[in-house]
Amino acid sequence: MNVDIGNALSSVASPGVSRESLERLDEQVATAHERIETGMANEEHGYEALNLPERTDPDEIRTAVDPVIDAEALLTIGIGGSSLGAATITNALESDTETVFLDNVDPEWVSSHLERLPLAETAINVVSRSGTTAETLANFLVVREAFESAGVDWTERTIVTTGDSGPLRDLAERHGLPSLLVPDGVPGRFSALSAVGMVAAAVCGHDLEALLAGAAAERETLSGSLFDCPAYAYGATTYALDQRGAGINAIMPYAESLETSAEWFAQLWAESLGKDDLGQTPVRALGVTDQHSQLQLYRAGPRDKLVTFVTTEESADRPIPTTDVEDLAYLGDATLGELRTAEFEATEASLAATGRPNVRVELEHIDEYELGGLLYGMEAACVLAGELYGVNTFEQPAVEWAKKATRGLLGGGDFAEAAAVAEKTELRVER
Ligand SMILES: O=P(O)(O)OC[C@H]1O[C@H](O)[C@H](O)[C@@H](O)[C@@H]1O
Repeated sequence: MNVDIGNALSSVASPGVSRESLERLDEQVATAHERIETGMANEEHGYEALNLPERTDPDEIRTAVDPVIDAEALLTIGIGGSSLGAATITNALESDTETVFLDNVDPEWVSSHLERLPLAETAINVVSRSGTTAETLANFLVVREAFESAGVDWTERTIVTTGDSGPLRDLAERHGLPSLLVPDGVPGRFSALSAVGMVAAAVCGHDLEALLAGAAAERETLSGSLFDCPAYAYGATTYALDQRGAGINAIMPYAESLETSAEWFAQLWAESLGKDDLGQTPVRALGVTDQHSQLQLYRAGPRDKLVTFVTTEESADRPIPTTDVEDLAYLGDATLGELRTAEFEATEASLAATGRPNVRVELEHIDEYELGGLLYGMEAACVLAGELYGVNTFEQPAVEWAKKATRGLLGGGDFAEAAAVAEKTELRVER
């Protein structure tokens, strides 16, 4: 990926960063880079994720999915880091295999998929790093039962990706299911380039080697200066903007197929950096659609935001038919792609004209190689930002609290602390 931070510089943006302040920040970037390289070399928790381009074995993943490679549909059951990386990849690329991601535990929605899908031709991809996540295990139990009710042997159609111990690992062993390991030292939101994200890609027939090659090329750019490394340029600039008041980062890909990448990014940014009263709030948007719903705020609301555009060159395009309606003549001879590009450029310029910082992340096109680069680049940017904030990028204790409370509510553990808070804060207004 390439990164253009020109519209974040203080000569054009407020809040903005000056080139001089970025040069000063570059000393911290060099120190952070050394820390990151040490963490990678020592295979430390979290930093190990940046070694995935060399560690992930595409053959192992292809062997595991081989029994279901002809599936018409793939049902991935996982949540957060165990779903969004895979969804980012498969939603961005075309495939004959239909992909469905069961992350939410919405009974109507889950049932609607189970009633609609051809279960005998559907593969199940269960993913949970911990192997204990309530939503994932509950959805899996429901799916299993639906397969059994339809007379389909789910054990013939299921692949499990999880840690080396835990309930999901036990279940995989008990039923002799093909299983893959979530690599040690790789937190879920950094695991897209492992089996966690790539099983779905393999079933859909995507080029795993190209995904890893794109990531490896991004890894090659990591260096001690933000001026030489797109990922660090992004991480350092977003951090510097936050220090100057841009506490919100609206990420806005300009391609329908990249919409999920904004969801993936939101988890990466929120869970990694949101701690110790620090962090930057990610907001998901989609170009051009959200120009017509959020741009007003971005251009004229509080100066507490930056907008991250993710752009790509056109691949397939479609001409806009000419018409004899005079007011529409300007569309004649244009294509949908040209219209989208014009809308993007106009939006970028409209933010710049009112001094609203924005950053452009550019992909050459949407394919495995570029996606691998985007996933790796944003992860490296996030690790760098975490070093600059001085937070522990790789933990998420605040989420664990709610997980325990959920278990407690279902009678699966100690809920006393959460119950006491819920009791104290209850304030109902009834009709
Ligand atoms: O992969 P799992 O262990 O099932 O975890 C799934 C998700 O659970 C939690 O919500 C964590 O905060 C996320 O970081 C994680 O991605």
